[in-house]
Amino acid sequence: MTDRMHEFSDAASLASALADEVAARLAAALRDRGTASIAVSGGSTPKKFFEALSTRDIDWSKVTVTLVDERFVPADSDRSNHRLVQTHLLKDKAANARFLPLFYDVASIQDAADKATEETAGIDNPFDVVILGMGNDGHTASFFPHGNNLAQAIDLSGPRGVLTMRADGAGEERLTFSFASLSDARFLALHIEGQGKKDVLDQAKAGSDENEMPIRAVLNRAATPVDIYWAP
Ligand SMILES: O=C1O[C@H](COP(=O)(O)O)[C@@H](O)[C@H](O)[C@H]1O
Repeated sequence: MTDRMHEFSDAASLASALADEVAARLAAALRDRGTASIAVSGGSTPKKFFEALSTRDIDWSKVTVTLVDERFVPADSDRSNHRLVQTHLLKDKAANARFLPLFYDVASIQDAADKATEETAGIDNPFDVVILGMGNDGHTASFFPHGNNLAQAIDLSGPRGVLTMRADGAGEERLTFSFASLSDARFLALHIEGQGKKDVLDQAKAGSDENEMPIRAVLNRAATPVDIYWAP
């Protein structure tokens, strides 16, 4: 699978260019189908991109925003991806977007995954836009190296929906969309920053063991060629 590399001189230029591209994709979806969908990642990288995207002038009231993955923590936790999106994306022009979380305060993480699957099932397939991140360990979404549900999560013949994940490197237990849900997005981007992440990407491209570096599943098997956005 070929990927396309987009390199920028700094994080602000990347954020602006990625926000322009995503806004154009969402606007095209609104024009063609009347609604649009985007699944975004959490972590520390996307803040500037979220801030830029929140200012783009599209009809956000018809856009559904959800998360690629989430920690099993409530929305008021510092570790919550929901909180990150609420603070940095769902404001300004994007304040009216419909947000569907993955975390639910229910009896077990499996119940939360089932509820998230049910609540997001109404989003048209495929997603219009999916923005992935990548950790220094080669995880993406919550496809963690040697995660307890990794095989199921990255099985492209598996169902769309949300799974649970537990892994040594993950901290909290996780909720994650399956690869089958993300792989065929109309626009599939990987947003990474810093020389360290570029080195991790090069390492991923040089090998094939997906248990060791699950990002390889995206680079090698995603139905949509991945657009990689990188800045130092
Ligand atoms: O745990 C997570 O980490 C990755 C990468 O995060 P970053 O802090 O290195 O940018 C992120 O893509 C994922 O959504 C998040 O849950």
